[in-house]
Amino acid sequence: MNLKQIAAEKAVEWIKDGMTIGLGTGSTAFFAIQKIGELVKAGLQVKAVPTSGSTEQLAREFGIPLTTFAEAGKLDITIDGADEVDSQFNLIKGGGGALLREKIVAAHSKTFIVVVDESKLVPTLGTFPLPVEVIPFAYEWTMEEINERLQADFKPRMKDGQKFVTDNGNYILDYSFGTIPSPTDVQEKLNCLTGVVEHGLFIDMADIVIVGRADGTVDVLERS
Ligand SMILES: O=C[C@H](O)[C@H](O)[C@H](O)COP(=O)(O)O
Repeated sequence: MNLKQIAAEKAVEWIKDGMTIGLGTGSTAFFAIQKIGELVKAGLQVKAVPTSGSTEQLAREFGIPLTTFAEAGKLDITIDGADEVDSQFNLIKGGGGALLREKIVAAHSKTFIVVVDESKLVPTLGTFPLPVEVIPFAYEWTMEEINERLQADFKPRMKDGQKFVTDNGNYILDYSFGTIPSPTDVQEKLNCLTGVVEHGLFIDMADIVIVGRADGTVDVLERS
């Protein structure tokens, strides 16, 4: 079986009747959404908040009832993928551009479960470029300020020859660090910059990391 699928389907075991859940975005979260859809068809009662337009569409296709934050309050569980996971459960997310809504949903969840195949586990974050979401207005100035602070190479994210635009109408700059020895340091540098909406560092957010291994087993790692 696909490693992403075994991790994602394991995570779905945490979902119980009556829960409100956050649905992540990406090729790993897909398998969780698909499985939840099957369980809903079989009678599971849940309501979900999607983290992107594409996930909302999938949830509708799979017949998962949707709700809003206003209605739901705090979510019971969110299941989402990641681009990198370090040994402290810190993450880089946003390879698919959904980092802002993903971070909001994860931050308002009692339990945040991250599902990955083992290739996503890294000793230190930073091989995967760090996505930084910026407001399009005067983004050149924002970019200059970020560059001054981060001193790392970056590329504006493109799609079909145009700047990639997120679900929130913003741009993404992908920063290549190679290695991020102190994710909190980078987070602090980015958090107070006007024009930066959000970044893909998810620090101290994941409660459980579920890893699909090449030998077909699944590891459930819980934050101590
Ligand atoms: O913006 C996208 C998300 O952060 C994804 O969860 C992340 O990129 C991992 O995606 P995938 O499971 O497709 O590797």
